[in-house]
Amino acid sequence: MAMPMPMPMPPPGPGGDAPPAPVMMPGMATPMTTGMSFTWGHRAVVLFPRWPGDRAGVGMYLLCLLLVLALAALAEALSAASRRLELELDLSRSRGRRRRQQQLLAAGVHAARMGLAYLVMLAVMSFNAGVLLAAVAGHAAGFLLARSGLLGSNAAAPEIDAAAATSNGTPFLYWFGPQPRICVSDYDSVKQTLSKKYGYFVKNDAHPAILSMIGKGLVLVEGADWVRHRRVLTPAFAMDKLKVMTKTMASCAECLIQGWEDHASNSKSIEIEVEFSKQFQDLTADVICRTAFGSNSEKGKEVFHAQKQLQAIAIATILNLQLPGFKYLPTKRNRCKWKLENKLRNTLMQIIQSRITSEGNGYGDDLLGVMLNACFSTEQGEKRDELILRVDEIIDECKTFFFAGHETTSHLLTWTMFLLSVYPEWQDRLREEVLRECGKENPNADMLSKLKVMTMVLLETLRLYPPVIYMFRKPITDMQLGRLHLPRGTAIVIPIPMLHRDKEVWGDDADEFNPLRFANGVTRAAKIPHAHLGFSIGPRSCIGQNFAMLEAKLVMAMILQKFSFALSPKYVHAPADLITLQPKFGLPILLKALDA
Ligand code: HEM
Repeated sequence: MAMPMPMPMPPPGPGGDAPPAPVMMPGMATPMTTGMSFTWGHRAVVLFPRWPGDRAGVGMYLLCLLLVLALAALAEALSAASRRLELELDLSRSRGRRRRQQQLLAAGVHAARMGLAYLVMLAVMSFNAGVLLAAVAGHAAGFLLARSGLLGSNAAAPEIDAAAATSNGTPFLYWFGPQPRICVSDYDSVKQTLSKKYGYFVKNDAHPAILSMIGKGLVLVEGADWVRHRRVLTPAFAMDKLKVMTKTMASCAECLIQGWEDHASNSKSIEIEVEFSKQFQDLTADVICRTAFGSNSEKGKEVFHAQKQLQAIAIATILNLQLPGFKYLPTKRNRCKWKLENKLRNTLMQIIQSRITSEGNGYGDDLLGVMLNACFSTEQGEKRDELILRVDEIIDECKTFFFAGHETTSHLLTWTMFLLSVYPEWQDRLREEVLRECGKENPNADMLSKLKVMTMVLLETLRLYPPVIYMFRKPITDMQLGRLHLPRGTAIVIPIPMLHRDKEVWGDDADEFNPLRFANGVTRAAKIPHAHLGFSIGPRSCIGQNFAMLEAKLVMAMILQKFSFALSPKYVHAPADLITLQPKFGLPILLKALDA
């Protein structure tokens, strides 16, 4: 492309001055004026030789202005895209070829953006006032559409970071795209929101990507619906039911451990390297498949795979610009999402149907059975005329339990392995306790209830690395929260990891791993009784916390019975917010069989 040649054609000045004399700049073929002042009128040369020129008329000049406007708007859009790619790159766990592709794409978009910015600058150097105004308008329009969040953009990353957060618990406001959010990091406000005045605070509207993944189940329903759902589901987590589930959990863990033992015995080295983050996700998914869907666990695995892929889409799109109507376009990603949503729904429907038709003495003892029993039979065992939960509600609950049931527990296990690798003295202490209480046999629920040091270690892990990072709420009416006056609907964010490291509440060693702080129980570990928020507090606290603790204790006990372990030199410490708190590059661990 030819270099743009500024060719100002100024009218004579007010005093009737002659136009400034053109001079030749070194290396330039055409003259340039020394007086760099803007002129009005359609006779200009912009970017291309003799275009629009002084003979083409107003029509061509307007086309030229439109082009400049579009270039400037596109430069802004690319700037937003470039920021997003940078962010995705930062969050991405990919390595090798895939990472290089992402880096190349980010560099390409950045180069295109810079190219456009230079073109706009060169166009403005025509010193035509109309061109300048078109460029400014283009930048403004591009910013408004792509970067300001006018269209529901979430392009801006949440600006929650340690620097922004004040350690003294002062609330602060930040913008998540177009939405203002108040981050409250003092325990009084948290208690008001989650417990004392919980009825006035409801959950924030879930992002569509999250909704399609976990459904509108117990985590997201509100009001009378929430009471109805919670009443139906609570019996599934009674201690007697959980005790029965311990056997199923142990047999899932046995399969995994057997795999490591085989690997170790086939290996020439006394240590084997295992990536635990992925292995724990598979294990906890297997556990929830078998405990929630029992006999239909094979179909359950299909549900798990569809949900994992929907989660990957959610992670990739959660910060994306949400253009109105875009979700209805048959783009590759949208088509893939629709297919997965259908697959998820149809598979769950098949599981439910087969359970209903194969009814013998009730619908079974697993989670699905409990839901179906509550829905179809009265307390006297007779059939109900009207269902307590509709079939689409049962489907949504299945999605919720699949996700909530494995994703969080797997990260609790991962971070526990990490901390016990970093603190081998605690690993030894825990192994001693496990061998004392359970010997070498698979632990049962009664043995697990005696593992006090294990409970302390798990609670301390949940404090330092809570899998659920934020809780979101909004008031249903104008509310006073401490010194804050909150208009109805204001989004409130409760940052769990920040609160868990508050030195005023947890003491000067708040940043350190010290399980002993839980020696007298969870309510006496800090200066206030409700300081541990790992499972939340109040009526909407985690319904699956006993299930999760039982599973985590069992799996850790079974690993400690057989192996000692240490961090692999390949481990990179990068806890990342990938909807839950996860090690960005996984957890490679060196395992050594105890009897090797
Ligand atoms: C270490 C494991 C787990 C952690 C850290 C955890 C954490 C949490 C937290 C913080 C909440 C409150 C969320 C909010 O108010 O916004 C919650 C709610 C919930 N959790 Fe868990 N959870 C875990 C395991 C489980 C398991 C195993 C299940 C099911 C099998 C489960 C099912 C649920 C459900 C259904 C809710 C919503 C309760 C309601 O609103 O009534 N969670 N969980």
